[in-house]
Order: sequence, then structure tokens, then C-alpha cells
Amino acid sequence: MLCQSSDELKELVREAKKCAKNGRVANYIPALGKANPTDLSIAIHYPDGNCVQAGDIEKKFTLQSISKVISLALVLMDRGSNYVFERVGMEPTGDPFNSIAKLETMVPAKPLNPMINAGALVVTHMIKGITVEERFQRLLLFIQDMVRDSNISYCKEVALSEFETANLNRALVYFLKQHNIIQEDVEHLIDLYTKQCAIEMNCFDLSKIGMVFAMDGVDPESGKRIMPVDVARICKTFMVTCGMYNASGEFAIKVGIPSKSGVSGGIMGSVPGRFGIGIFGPALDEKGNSIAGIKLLELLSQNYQLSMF
Ligand SMILES: NC(=O)CC[C@H](N)C(=O)O
Repeated sequence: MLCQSSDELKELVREAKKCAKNGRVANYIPALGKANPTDLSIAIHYPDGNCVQAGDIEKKFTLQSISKVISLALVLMDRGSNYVFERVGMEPTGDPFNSIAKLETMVPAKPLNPMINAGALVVTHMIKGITVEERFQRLLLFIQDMVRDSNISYCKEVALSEFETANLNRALVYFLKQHNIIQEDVEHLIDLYTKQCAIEMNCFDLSKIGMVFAMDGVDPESGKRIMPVDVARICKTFMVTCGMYNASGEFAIKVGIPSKSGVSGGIMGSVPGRFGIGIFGPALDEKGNSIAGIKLLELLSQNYQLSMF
């Protein structure tokens, strides 16, 4: 069964919105603190081009950790999976996304997976190109291709705000540099990573990216293959095992849709072979996931039997 009507979706948004009051917007990146905690919007994008939406779907937000799946896809294409997984692992951590704790206990010191900050920084380090600008443009082009919109760009204010405050991420990079997993200049990598996290779009755009992953790497509307099927498969698997940080297990049980969240309050969902979902709800739970966004996905999954398990 599919959700085909915005009225049905509006009703679910109204219901899910009630729990936004129990969450808080992220403010460790100061510019994110300006978001309105009661916002909630969703777009569902079907392969035939049909899109069902509810809420203020024009509102833009930054991708934050959602960008980690996309940079992983690019780097898997750039370098191949053997090279990538020699430098970053495949296992969930059970720790918060920005935790530094496990790094010191791992021998060699490679991060456990590409969805935690330590692993994502290693992935961003592997994006091919000579300069930060060239590497960022390659990532942006890849995203523009998925969304089919060459106007997709990044929010300079959020990028700068994170660059000025990202001392924990700097600590992770210094540690990884000491262990020779990362070789480049720390400030260059933080510059690239903070721009990557600040790439900005609305729910409608995000649902298109979710759809490309759902459709095994093909944009069904243009027929264009954006990434090999294996790359899409690896990314979706990480979305299931690590996409919602240390809440991924409970989310898999309650929702069962490969998803990736970010501290801006965005969630990208990919229902395999069926459709893509983009959600924005900036009030977060204690693990850093959109509290109303998760509720909305729970309602959707129950109402339309979307769990893949
Ligand atoms: N969970 C997130 O969305 C984290 C991304 C954020 N840019 C950070 O590195 O802290």
C-alpha cells in the first residue's frame, strides 16, 4: 500500500508534530540553533515522478550527517571498496556519533564505520582532487546530478559556524593523522568536511536522493545510472546498521526503512525498490535524531507496512 494523498500525509505530520516539544534544536553548531523547533515537513518521491508532500516543504536545511552516505558513495566510486574499507570499518559502535572513545582501543586505529564522525572524516579525506575546492565541487556535482538541480549549494553561515567550533572533529583528525589513517592538513580537511555538512536543500530535493539509493543507484525519471548497484547496496546497508547513530537498532525494529539522519533535523529514507523520503524536523532527541521525524516514520511504516524486515 502506498501513501498517495497529501491529506493523509498532513494528518500524520499533525500527529507526529506533537512530540516536537520534547526535543531541542542542536546548538553546538551555533548557526543551527536558529531553527524553529516546531517545523516538520516531508516529501515522498515515487519512481514515476509523483511526489506527495506535507508541511513547509520549501524550507531549506543543511545535510549534516546525511552527507556522510553521499560522500561514501562518491569515495567508493573514486577508490573502490577494498581501498575504502582498509581505512574505515563496517561495524556499528553503540556510541554517540562524535565519540572519540573507541578510536584508542582499536588496533589499527581505524574508525568503526563511515557514519560516525571519525569514519566520515576519513571518507571525506578520500574524496579525489587536488584542492579542497576541487574536491568539494566534485561532491556537489554528484549531489546536483542526483537531485537534477545545478542550483544546489551550501550554506556559508552554517559552514563557517561549524568550522569555527569543530574542535572535537579536529581532535579526531589529529588522532587519525598521528596513526597515519589521514595524511592531509587538518584545517583543509575540516574546511572540506564542514562545507560538505553545510550542503543545503529542501525535503523535496532530499527525497530524490533517497529515491536514487532506493532504486539501486538509478534515477528512474531520467533513466541515468548515478552509481553502481553495489555502491547503492553498501550505502543502504550502512543506513540500516548505523544511519540513526546509536539508535539504529531500535529504529530498525520500529521503522525498518534504511535511513540517515543529521543534526539539522533532516532524515533521508530509502524504501528499497519503491520510493525516497525527505524529512525535516529540527527538534532532536537525546541521540541527535529528529524526534518528530522519527515519529513520522514510525507512523508511515505502520500505516503502509513499509518495514523491510
Ligand atoms: N550528527 C551530525 O549530523 C553531525 C554532523 C556535524 N557536522 C558534526 O560533524 O558534528
